[in-house]
Amino acid sequence: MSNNTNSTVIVSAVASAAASAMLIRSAANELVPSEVLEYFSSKFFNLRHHFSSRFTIAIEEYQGMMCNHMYEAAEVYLGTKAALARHRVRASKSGNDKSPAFSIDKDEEILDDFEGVKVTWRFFRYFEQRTNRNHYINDFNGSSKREVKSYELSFHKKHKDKIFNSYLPFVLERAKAIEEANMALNLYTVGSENEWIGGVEFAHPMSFKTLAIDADLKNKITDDLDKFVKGKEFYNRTGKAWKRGYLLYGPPGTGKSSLIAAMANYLNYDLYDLDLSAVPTNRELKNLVLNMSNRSILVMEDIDCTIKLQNREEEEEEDNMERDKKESKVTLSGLLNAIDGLWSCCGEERIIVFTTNHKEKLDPALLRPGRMDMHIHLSYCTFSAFKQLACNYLKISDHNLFQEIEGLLREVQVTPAEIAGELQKKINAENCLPDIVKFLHNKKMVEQNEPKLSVIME
Ligand SMILES: Nc1ncnc2c1ncn2[C@@H]1O[C@H](COP(=O)(O)OP(=O)(O)OP(=O)(O)O)[C@@H](O)[C@H]1O
Ligand SMILES: [Mg+2]
Repeated sequence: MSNNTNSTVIVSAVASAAASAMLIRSAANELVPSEVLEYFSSKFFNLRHHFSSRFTIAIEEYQGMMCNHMYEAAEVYLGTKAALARHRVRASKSGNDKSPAFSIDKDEEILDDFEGVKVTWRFFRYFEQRTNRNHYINDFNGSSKREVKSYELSFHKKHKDKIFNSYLPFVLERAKAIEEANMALNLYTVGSENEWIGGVEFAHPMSFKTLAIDADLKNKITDDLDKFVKGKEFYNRTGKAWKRGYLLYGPPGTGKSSLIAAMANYLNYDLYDLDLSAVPTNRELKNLVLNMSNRSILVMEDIDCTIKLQNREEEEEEDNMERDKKESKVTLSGLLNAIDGLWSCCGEERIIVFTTNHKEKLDPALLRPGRMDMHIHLSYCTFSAFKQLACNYLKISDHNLFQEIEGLLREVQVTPAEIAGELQKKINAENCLPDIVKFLHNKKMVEQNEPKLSVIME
């Protein structure tokens, strides 16, 4: 017999065996009660698993009527590995997401490697007979079936401990980080009812890459923020609240507000912009401060102008004399109270930023570590800040006028905002830089003449 005839015989034998098996199965389905069939199939299932070296964890979408967080985490985590799927993935994007999210589709399989341990994820979707009519919520057509979605994670039995104690917590952590990074930032402001309103998307483009401040200061700030973000364990261990306060001070136009935008973008934290002059009493202030979400930055700009920050003894005396009048204003002690309240409340990962043009006007109580942990001085434009601005606006890193500009910047007090204004006027370095040199020379002359002018005016 030829090979060809041989394989035909085998194929037809297999086909007839399969047909007989199907016949027997359908006959058995009709003749044997379902309880008996279920009993044998479960015995067979147990037997098969008894000899298998694999262990499987089923992660269903719901636990009763509650969402299963492990399922959601698996969905997000596997979404980043969806490109490894062979046939189909699902894509989605909600209003608040920055980019589309992917998830693996029915019967797809993803292989993952965790510290050398190979695991397999599978996604299942099927309908299950209801056991209790009240138990499931998605009963749209009065159907007696419910849809079950589940991920199954399987691996070699010997890795059970590692998967339970390290891999699953790792998947939860990763999913949290991925979700947070994909959320667009929100900006909140105080509404007429003294509540936070907005949640409008904050799309300020400033980043630490484009912020023009000295490289050392930039590194110091980003290191501090990194330490803060990674600090959960440290803050828990030392019993400190997981909060950090920054005071940004310096003349107008030196980049205080720009730095706040860069911080929010760097951390991917929401911003709560609190205009103290719009808050009528200490009580409302405290409520607002307590009603921020986690992973957020509370900003109070121009703190020296919005509140009369006299020293506290004075405030107490006045308080006794004019209690009624005072009650309709935010006071220094009200502000200190609100900050301390924020520090001691249960929420985590909060940052508070104050800005001022006049640090010397602020009460030392406001500035002590624990309230304002890091004081950041933003000053006039240095040559290194100028180079960053030239790179942002003109896309150049060097020019034959840079040396002259470097010298002038040592003599003239000019803000990054002024330089940015000049750089915006022309798009090309050849036209723009000579104008900047002229602008700096003019400023130098004005500065040299200023003391004389003030003498004349006296
Ligand atoms: N350090 C900087 N890096 C990059 N751009 C800057 C910097 N400082 C200022 N600018 C530019 O100048 C504009 C004004 O700066 P910004 O609002 O950050 O200053 P500010 O210190 O908050 O001023 P004010 O005290 O008046 O609130 C910004 O929109 C930005 O274009
Ligand atoms: Mg500002």
